[in-house]
Amino acid sequence: MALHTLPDAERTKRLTTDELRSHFLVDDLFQDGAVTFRFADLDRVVLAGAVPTGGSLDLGMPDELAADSFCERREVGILNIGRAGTVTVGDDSYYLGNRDLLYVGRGSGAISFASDTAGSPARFYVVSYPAHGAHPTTLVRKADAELEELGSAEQANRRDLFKYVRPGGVESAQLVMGITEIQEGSVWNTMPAHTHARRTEVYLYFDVPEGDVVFHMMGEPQEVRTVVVRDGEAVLSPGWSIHAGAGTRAYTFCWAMGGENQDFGDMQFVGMEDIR
Ligand SMILES: O=C(O)C(=O)C[C@H](O)C(=O)CO
Ligand SMILES: [Zn+2]
Repeated sequence: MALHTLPDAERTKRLTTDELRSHFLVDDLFQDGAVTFRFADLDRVVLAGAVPTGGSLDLGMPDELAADSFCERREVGILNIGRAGTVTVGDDSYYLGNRDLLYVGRGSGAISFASDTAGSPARFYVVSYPAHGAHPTTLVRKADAELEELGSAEQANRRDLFKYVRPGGVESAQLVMGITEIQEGSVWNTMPAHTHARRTEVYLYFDVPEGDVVFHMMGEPQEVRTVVVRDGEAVLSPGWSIHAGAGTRAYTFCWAMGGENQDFGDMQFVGMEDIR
């Protein structure tokens, strides 16, 4: 499993484009017919992509976790960003359409993935954090996620946030997870930008059309750097880093957070007069 060790804010100021990308960008999660793991020293997040193009795929148990089963000490969010498919947890199977999410609680059984149609596969995005408590495994359909509408056409940042795993909704030990859909004609996410002193975040960009890119902005608010991101690529965001982006057209992304609290509103806004 590839381990992403992240530089601190001071070192990040001096990175070349390739160095910045190798530390903060995860660009190879979704590989046909495979489960691909990436491990980061960012609140101990484990990411995986599972694309079942033949038979079903087992999540398995990476040696790095030194556990008997994946969920022995962990909880998992699984978002389907592809066509319909099934996730099996222990003896129970859950059918996930596009943009449905399965929360899997600590202590759950083995996880496996299957596509409805191998030729048009499901693409399962897996985010896992350590869990010091157990919460029930729950399927959240996109239609049942809490919707928050943000932005305006004038600011080219009209977007819909769908909150799937959150306090008061599907409860978890530390994971908070959802998606943001940028509306047609808008391009910006999370601008004005913010940081989270008490949490870290992972952004996975998807449904970015071929030939288009998102300019993801990261770094300390006065030291902004850009990482060019394409479809199915994720960016790791430490607590000192903003996380925002502008696409060459509308796109969607999944945000997932772990850390000291689950308070969605616990963020430090960066004034437009202060960002540089
Ligand atoms: O577009 C946005 O704004 C977001 O999606 C913000 C993310 O949800 C986020 O950064 C949550 O902390
Ligand atoms: Zn954030």
